[in-house]
Amino acid sequence: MVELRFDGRVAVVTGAGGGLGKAYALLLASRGAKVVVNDLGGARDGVGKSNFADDVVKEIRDKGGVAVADYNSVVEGEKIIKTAIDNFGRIDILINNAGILRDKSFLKLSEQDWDLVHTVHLKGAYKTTHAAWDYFRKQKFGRIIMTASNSGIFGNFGQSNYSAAKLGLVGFTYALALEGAKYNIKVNTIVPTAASRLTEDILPPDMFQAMKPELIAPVVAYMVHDSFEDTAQVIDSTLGYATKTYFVRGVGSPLKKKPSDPVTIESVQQQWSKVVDMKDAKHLDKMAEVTFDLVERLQEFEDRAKLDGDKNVYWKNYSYDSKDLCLYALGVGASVVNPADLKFLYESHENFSALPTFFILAAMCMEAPIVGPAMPPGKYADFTNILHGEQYIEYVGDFPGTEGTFQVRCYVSDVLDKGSSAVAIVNSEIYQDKSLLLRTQQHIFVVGQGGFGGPRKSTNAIDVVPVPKRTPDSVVEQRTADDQAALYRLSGDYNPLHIDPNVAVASGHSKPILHGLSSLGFSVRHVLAKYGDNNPGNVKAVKARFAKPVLPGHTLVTEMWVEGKRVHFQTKTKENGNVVIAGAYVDLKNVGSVQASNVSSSENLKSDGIFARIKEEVSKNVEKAKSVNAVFLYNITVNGKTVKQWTLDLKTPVVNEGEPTGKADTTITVSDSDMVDIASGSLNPQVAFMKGKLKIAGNIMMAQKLQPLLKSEAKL
Ligand SMILES: CCCCCCC[C@@H](O)CC(=O)SCCNC(=O)CCNC(=O)[C@H](O)C(C)(C)COP(=O)(O)OP(=O)(O)OC[C@H]1O[C@@H](n2cnc3c(N)ncnc32)[C@H](O)[C@@H]1OP(=O)(O)O
Repeated sequence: MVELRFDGRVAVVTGAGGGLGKAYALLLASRGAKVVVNDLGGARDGVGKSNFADDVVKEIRDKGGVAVADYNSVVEGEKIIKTAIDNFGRIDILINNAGILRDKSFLKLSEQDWDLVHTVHLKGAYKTTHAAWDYFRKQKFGRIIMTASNSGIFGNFGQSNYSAAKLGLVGFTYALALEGAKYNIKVNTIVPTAASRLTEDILPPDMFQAMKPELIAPVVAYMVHDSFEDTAQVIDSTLGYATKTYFVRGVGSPLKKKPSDPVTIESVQQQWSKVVDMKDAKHLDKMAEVTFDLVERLQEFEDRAKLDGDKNVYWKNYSYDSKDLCLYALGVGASVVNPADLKFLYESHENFSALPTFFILAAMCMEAPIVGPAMPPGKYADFTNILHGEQYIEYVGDFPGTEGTFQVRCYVSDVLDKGSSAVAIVNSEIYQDKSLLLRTQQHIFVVGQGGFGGPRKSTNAIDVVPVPKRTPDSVVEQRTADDQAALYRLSGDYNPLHIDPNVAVASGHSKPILHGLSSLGFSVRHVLAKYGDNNPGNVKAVKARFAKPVLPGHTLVTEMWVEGKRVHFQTKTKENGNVVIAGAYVDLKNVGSVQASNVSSSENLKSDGIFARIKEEVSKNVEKAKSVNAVFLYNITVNGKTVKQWTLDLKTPVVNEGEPTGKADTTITVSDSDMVDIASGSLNPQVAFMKGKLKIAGNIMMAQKLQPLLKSEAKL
């Protein structure tokens, strides 16, 4: 590593007779800088005089460095700079470090205490800096350090004078950094916490020992080096640790509901929680950015008011990233066991993508009090009486990317009176940079809150569509995990109904129930894999009704019917035969290459192209032989080359995939032409079996155990 040196540079360090200033002076001198060691020699309160500076100069010279002492007060800063010019002919680095304390509780603080502290810290820094400024401008080089304090940034009891002066230096830094920018003058602030004359009887002794100024000096030295490009940085450092500190600004809020409303004390009170909400706070670099930000927000306020009219609308921002997508995918049953799911679980996958139902999360607006206030007089809605009744999502714009921020608009369009219960229709629109990407609609079923004489139907409602009466074209089963709800809730729906046994029982359930949206996520994954080429961008719309609760651990059976580009589906729970998702559909842009067939699939969905379909078939056939207690290995060969290996455990029976080992109980041979036939949809795997295009051969053990089972189907 190249040693950072200061040869040819002249540095002034104020208050360098001891503590931090001394450490700075010694370090800079040891790296080649000529140093003016300034110190008035006063005690902590500024009273008295001693020759600390001489001792430091001696120490520097003894080590072969170059330094002169200076005893002027920073209030006469020009004299200190003159010492540098007279002795070394230039000034390059100015470290404003000198300071005093006059700590008193505010009641006892005299005007003199106030003035003295301000004079030394603020005016002193002004005086030295002002005297050096013109040299810096002319030579187009200058490095300035101000010394602030956490007392200024956070306030400190008994230090009102000091806190005020120290924060003043931060503002001074920011302004000078702007003025010095085009002259290569970098102005930065150190916020040190160190053992020094100022802190020696304030800090506990062991801490005092550990807080060596020598641990901060390298930070300051780096910040005044030629190579240091940053400016307007406020760096907090102690105990060999450093961090940047800065102001952030909240999103804030207009102080009224509508642009035409007046601003009143009461309207301020109403908006106050938004005024002080720092959730999406950010740092702004320039005053101009603050103005720009404000103008943008006011414009947005006007635009939204036009869009919203009289509706009681809730707006929010929603941000997500790859971790959110992976967590959600797990919550709706995606698994690495299924290769087709990997693109939803692995952020470095070449086709990494959100599942289509993920974006419903953006529209949930669970934090907003919107359903409750929309209820008719005397009726209420809260987590104790609501159920997710129906869900719709429609993709209007391009399918969103794997991270982003949306602006979400939510409102209740209707509250329907269903007799004993009510249904609130919640519409959401999701925008990105002012373009509408998605629309959603939720029906929130409010148990026991009907009978208020309201309408039973609404033209705003997007209805479910009964599934066709014929046998389903495809069926996919998948067991939900016992922890499915515990996992899904981490995507943002913390309704205790899904985790807390007491809440579940109080709501009339035997135990916590699965989120409706988790079950929906499972089924839409099944549809997408089966008919949508597993491509989320292929989905135009999804609609579903949650007809009965699902318990975590239950097996979801998704039955599908293809009609044009609409895949109707309903979902049952295998354990009790209940239809849990009813009248549902996925509208696709294109129906995938695998056409409708009467194929039922294995317990785990393995729809990775043609291999998955064949695998499902094998699994299905062998499922009939559960009594056969054996594990089979299949080599899958295409044109003589073993491309995959499956393990089939008849007890499960689940087909697992692995790297070919060469050994196998049987070999399934698929020719290239079969693959083309099958993939293009002219043959489905079952037909392929029947026609004998798919040949099963292998060792005797396999043949004996498997052939009787396969014969009836495959007519080998
Ligand atoms: C803003 C932020 C909000 C956040 C909300 C989401 C938070 C989540 O944490 C909540 C959840 O995920 S809850 C879990 C998922 N949902 C469920 O499990 C509900 C399952 N459904 C049921 O139990 C019944 O359908 C049940 C109980 C809902 C209705 O059954 P019944 O009372 O027997 O109704 P029924 O007699 O069949 O019909 C009466 C009228 O209601 C309509 N209806 C029925 N089911 C509906 C449903 N699921 N959604 C909407 N409307 C429904 C019927 O059509 C009928 O009306 P009409 O006579 O006009 O046709």
